[in-house]
Amino acid sequence: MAETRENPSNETVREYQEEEDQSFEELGLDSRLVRALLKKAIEKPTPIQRVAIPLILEGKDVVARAKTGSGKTFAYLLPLLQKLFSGNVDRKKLAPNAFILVPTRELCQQVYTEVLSLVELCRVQVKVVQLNSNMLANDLRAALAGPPDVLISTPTCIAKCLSSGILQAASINGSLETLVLDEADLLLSYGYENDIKAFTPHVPRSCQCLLMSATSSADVDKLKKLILHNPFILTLPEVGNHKDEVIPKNVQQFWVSCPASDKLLHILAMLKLELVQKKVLIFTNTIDTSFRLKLFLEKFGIKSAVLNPELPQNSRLHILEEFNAGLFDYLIATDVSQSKEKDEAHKESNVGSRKSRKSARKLDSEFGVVRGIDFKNVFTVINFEMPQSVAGYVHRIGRTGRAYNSGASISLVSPDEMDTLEEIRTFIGDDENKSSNSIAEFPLLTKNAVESLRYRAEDVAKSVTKIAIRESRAQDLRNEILNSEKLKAHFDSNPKDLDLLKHDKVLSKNAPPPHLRDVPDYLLDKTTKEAREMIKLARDAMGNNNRRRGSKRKLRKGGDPLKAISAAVSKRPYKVKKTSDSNNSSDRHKRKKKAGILD
Ligand SMILES: Nc1ncnc2c1ncn2[C@@H]1O[C@H](COP(=O)(O)OP(=O)(O)OP(=O)(O)O)[C@@H](O)[C@H]1O
Repeated sequence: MAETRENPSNETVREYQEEEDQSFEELGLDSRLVRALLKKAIEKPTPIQRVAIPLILEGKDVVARAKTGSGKTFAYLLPLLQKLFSGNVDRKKLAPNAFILVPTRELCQQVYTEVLSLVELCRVQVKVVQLNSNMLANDLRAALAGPPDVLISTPTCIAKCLSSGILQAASINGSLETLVLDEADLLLSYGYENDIKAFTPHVPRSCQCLLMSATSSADVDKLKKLILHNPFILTLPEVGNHKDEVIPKNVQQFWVSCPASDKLLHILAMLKLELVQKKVLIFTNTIDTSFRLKLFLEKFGIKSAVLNPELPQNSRLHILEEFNAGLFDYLIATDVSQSKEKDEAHKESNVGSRKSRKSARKLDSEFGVVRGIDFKNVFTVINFEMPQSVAGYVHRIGRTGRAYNSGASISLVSPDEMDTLEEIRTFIGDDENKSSNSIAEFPLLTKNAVESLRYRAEDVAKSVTKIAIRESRAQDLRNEILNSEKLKAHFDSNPKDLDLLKHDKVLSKNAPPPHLRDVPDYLLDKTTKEAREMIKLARDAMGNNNRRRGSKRKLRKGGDPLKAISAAVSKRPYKVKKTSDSNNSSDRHKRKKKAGILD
């Protein structure tokens, strides 16, 4: 049962339980929506959906805080659509009935696709549009003509429409019935504060406001105060003295200790010796590191695609689609959300100068691959470099273990990243007495396995020079700009075709030599062979498909070899090894420079 109480600010807080059985019908959901969900193989609501949907249907303002991958999108979309289906909406309106504000273009596209698919499956007339800041005034005007029922956009684009008169403040005031702020913890940190402030005075008091977030922060509180009226706060109950468990239980978290200069070697060993399960999403903190990694892996015959904010939007969306469709197994994503590159992008977008428009390396300030993106069937997330904040970690890890799937994360931690690891451990409540939510040492990678590849890895790493990185980054950008144009033309007539262009092309000038492509058997020790076999078994058990519901039924804890190992490992007391090295900042700096991996 959900428990309701008041907090010191007189807000109604509703705590909900993880395990409860209730159907979508019992939540009061329209039968057309229930049928549409069934067609998508979604049978039963997730905990956040169970508690949020009835409240939203009642018209309450809601702040929903729930783990990554817990189904927050349907938690607000389903009741929002039901409201529109009901026929009680004002058809003479001058602006959309519902606004969904999201922090990134990738999310705009994702939410847009999700709404369209529901509307199509329900066979109802609901007009949905998405806007982005690159659209010309005429296109924006055309998109808003009608007007549509649902508008999905980043806040910047709404502010732009308001300031240029494409959207009238009075029309919003007379029409807006539902406002959703998705990934609310990010909206302010993406620099949208002024855009949101320009828009909120026009939100009518009668408008129902919904705020969705995976992590809580001062920014979420700020938004809550700015926009919501006496909201229901939905949250998981606190577990003992611990904070809410923010990481889904079905994600096994691991770490590997290694010097920064050995990270390439370690990731090579994990991927080449097949010690991790595919698909694999690898996070780096800078675009150059992503290309260094791609080039390095390429030399060993491991093909990967790179996703970063300097690529054109069409290419980025296509890369995501291809990866989701399973066209390639390794995606290296640059998470610039807290890096210098992100700040640069914001400066450029805010200044909007001619210089920035001309800049060959313009980064998109509305890019975001970490938050909210629903990567399909990613089993393993690797932090090649640690994120710079706990929230960054939570969101990265949340790209696996979505809904009822299982997954694993592996963080490569250098001595100067140990503080971050410790901070994360404290936050997630990792201690010796808890078996869930702990970060264990990755048990499948032995020292022998790593050392067997050292000679080759170091040799190849030397060949991935700064010049080679610069050239391939430029080459990739050129390819993708070309792709982007072809993509646009092609998708206008074939919106569903995914096979046109491949994004995991080899960038090195020379093909990888055979002796690097294949790992000879004599190099593998017994433990590594066993570990590799175990991963293969796990993959076969899941039909390499990590199916949404099937995985839960077929793969009970004992049946998943990786889980079995990690269960054994997590019972061991975990200690963060703090080397004297890791405390010495000048050493740290030297190491970083020497490795050339970290900025
Ligand atoms: N009731 C359900 N049963 C099974 N799968 C579901 C259900 N609801 C949503 N899903 C699926 O779960 C996945 C994650 O959902 P969603 O993207 O809404 O998560 P989220 O909570 O918004 O995550 P994040 O915080 O990372 O944005 C999606 O693929 C979605 O289709």
